[in-house]
Amino acid sequence: MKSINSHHPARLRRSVLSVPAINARALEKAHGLACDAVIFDLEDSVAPEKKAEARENLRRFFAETPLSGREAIIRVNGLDTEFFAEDMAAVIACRPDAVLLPKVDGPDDIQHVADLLAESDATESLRIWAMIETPRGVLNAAAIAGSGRTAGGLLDCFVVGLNDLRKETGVLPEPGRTYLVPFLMQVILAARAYGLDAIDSVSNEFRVLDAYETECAQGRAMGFDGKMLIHPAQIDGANRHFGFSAEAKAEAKAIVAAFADPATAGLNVINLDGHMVERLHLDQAERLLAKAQVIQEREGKTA
Ligand SMILES: CC(C)(COP(=O)(O)OP(=O)(O)OC[C@H]1O[C@@H](n2cnc3c(N)ncnc32)[C@H](O)[C@@H]1OP(=O)(O)O)[C@@H](O)C(=O)NCCC(=O)NCCSC(=O)C[C@H](O)C(=O)O
Ligand SMILES: [Mg+2]
Repeated sequence: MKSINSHHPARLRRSVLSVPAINARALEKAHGLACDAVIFDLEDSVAPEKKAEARENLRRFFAETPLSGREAIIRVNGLDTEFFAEDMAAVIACRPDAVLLPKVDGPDDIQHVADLLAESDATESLRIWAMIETPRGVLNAAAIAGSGRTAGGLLDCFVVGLNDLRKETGVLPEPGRTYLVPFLMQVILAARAYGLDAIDSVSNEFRVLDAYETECAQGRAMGFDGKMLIHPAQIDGANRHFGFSAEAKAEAKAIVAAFADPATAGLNVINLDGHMVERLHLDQAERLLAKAQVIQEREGKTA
């Protein structure tokens, strides 16, 4: 089984922006934004009578002006909706990096989509992301995460959807997300147990960003890899909070240097300036520096 450290360690998912597939202006803007990944949404942001037009927009976008250097994900409508079959046909035609399934309730949903992808020969590069945003999804998070192994290893990432989860549970939207934290931690634990990434929920605030920044910091402290976003104004905060400070990078470099010193050969635990450091910290430091390197390369390119 993949361990947390062997799971594509340098893939960046700090800022995962949702772009409504019906919004031509937003689709065009996606090219110039500094987010790490884009979710092209066919679900909640597209009215039922506009679904066909939105799919057509995506077919054109992916054929003519595909996103470069960032992950592209298409969010389809739910498996039990009248839109799902045509959405999947569009996904298979567009060949994004991943398909995002909303409202995943259990492992069968993942298996069903893995089978569809296998039938269409789209499994070579196309991965599955799952939104955990229903009470059953949270309760079954470990089984869903584990199902990635039987579904050809295609399951790659969880994204939490707190708007739906609040709606279904009755938990109120309050600062600190007090009563939602147990659900969130369950999702992260399940993801980590099976080597998946985990993306924190959208925050609906995009004008006054104080509360949003606090939520980013909380999500990072909980262990999320990044945050799903709804507006370009949220990108900078996510990139900062889910990136690495100069201090964190310096500390990681010091750990790598300490274990590279011949004097530590054969040692599993050392004293680094009064802190106990073990080889597991070396793994963490190497992972951090690999991601930091990808960030530097990306920022160098966009600067
Ligand atoms: C929330 C919005 C409807 C706000 O739109 P608007 O009023 O147009 O915002 P601004 O005028 O401030 O926009 C400024 C410029 O930025 C562009 N823009 C805005 N949003 C996006 C975007 N998401 N991607 C790309 N570009 C964007 C505007 O076009 C303006 O450009 P310019 O013309 O050059 O000035 C809107 O932001 C929006 O629709 N956001 C996305 C909504 C969405 O995707 N919803 C689905 C995801 S949420 C979710 O999944 C919840 C989850 O399921 C759960 O259960 O929790
Ligand atoms: Mg939702």
